[in-house]
Amino acid sequence: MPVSVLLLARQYEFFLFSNSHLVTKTFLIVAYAFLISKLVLPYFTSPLRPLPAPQTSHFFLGHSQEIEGLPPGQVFRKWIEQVPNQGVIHYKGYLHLGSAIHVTTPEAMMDVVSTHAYHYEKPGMARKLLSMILGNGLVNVEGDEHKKQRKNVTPAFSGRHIKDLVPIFWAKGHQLGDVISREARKDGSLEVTAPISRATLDIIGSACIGKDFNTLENSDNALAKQYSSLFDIKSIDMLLYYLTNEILPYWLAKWIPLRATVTISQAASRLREITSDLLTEKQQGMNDGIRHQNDIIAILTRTGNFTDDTLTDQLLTFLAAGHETTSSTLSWALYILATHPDIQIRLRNELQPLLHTDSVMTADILDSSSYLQAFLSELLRLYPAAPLTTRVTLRPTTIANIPIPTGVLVIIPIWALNRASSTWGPDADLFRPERWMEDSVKGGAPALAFNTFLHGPRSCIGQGFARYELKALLAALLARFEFELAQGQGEPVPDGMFTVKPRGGLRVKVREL
Ligand code: HEM
Repeated sequence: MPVSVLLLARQYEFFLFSNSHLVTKTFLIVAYAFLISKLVLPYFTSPLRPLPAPQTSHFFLGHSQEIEGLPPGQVFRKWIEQVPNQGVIHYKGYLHLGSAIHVTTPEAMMDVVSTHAYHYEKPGMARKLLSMILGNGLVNVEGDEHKKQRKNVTPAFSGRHIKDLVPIFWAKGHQLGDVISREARKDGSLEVTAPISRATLDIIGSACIGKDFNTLENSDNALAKQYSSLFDIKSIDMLLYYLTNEILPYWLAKWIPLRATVTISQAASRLREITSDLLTEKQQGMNDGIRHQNDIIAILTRTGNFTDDTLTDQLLTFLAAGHETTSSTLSWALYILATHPDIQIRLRNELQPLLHTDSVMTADILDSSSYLQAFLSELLRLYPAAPLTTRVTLRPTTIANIPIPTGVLVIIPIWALNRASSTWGPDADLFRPERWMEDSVKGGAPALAFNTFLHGPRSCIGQGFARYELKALLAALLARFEFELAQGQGEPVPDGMFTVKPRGGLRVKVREL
């Protein structure tokens, strides 16, 4: 294939310098230079060429053609298992524009996210997109600014504060139960991802700013609408958005009326307006009672380390990062419960005595069920809400002792690493909570094989929050309903660009106990 392309290039050269007008000629020269510099040269000169790569590369499409049609992560897993490698594999994207490496072992991943974490940053494209939606909150800052923000935000996510939030999670679990009961048809069937998403948005509102948006009862809420327009962007529209922004400069790309560009810019500006109004409202009501409020923004305000603008950035960040992630995980939980009646029964049996001992739910009660803990870990392992993340090298570095130059895109395939049979054994794909109760796991051996919240200084700050929230919601729902799949609901296809949910929703059938 490369030979035929070179021949084509020769013919093009000949055409260029023989018979065309000046303007056409200039245009053709620019296009030619682009073709050579972006497509042909990288093919022969990329420093990544010596690294092992899957054999099925296409000259123009690279390895991207293998990814299409497969659920996120699966192709990385195939390559990890089939391509002999020492910790990294070279992945070639469309037209070489997306050329990257992906890590293949927990140790290689740790070099990227922990040992040399600050040799990397999030890729420019992802940061541009995130800064439109989230501003410059914790998710989207780099280097010293990240270190400073992380230090200032961490106390608000301490175990003590998060445990205080459990009654909020529990009460919302009950309200979600009421909505499920009301929305279920006569045969007990209903689509659950939408009410779940509204419940987790309400929770993040109460926990972050002390305000229950009550979108569970009022789905017309402006905030809920903006988030669902963002999270419902189709993968193909997002891909077009990425490609356009990768090829063209930002000032030009933003004028191209792609569906994703329009949705993102409208939702982003509306979200900032709503969030800054929320903050103003909070500050007006805060002066008297602030010392007694235990929501995250109240705690951050008390530190005196944040201005109004930086608080708005953090609020935007927590609302987005802490809402769709837990909602997608709970949706997969209901799929697992509906398809594993034995697990569902065991979980309910174990929870029932705990739930009746006290009308007030506490973190200690939730912690006392080891099977719930194991169920949740297995759920998070097999259904990570973010199936992969990316970095770009800021300087020459090493991954698994392999030298990697500056400017290389590094993919961390969370989903694939979580399912590695080299760590989890031949039943790695099986949903088996018991594995978390076995001595080898309790001893912490495969800690690095569980990457759902990542590791290192950029690991998820909301991990404890998410775990208690999910435990409380699961306990509330299991105490009230029996779940099975609704008629016609097949195996869900994972889909989504930001977080991964069942494509087209999930229909379950509930029976009230
Ligand atoms: C099941 C639920 C969740 C999952 C699977 C999850 C996953 C992740 C992952 C993989 C990252 C690292 C992303 C990267 O650096 O590329 C991350 C970062 C982050 N998450 Fe979560 N998350 C969850 C829930 C939450 C919640 C509930 C909150 C807040 C209330 C939250 C707030 C954040 C923040 C602020 C960061 C950025 C941390 C930093 O860069 O220092 N997340 N999350």
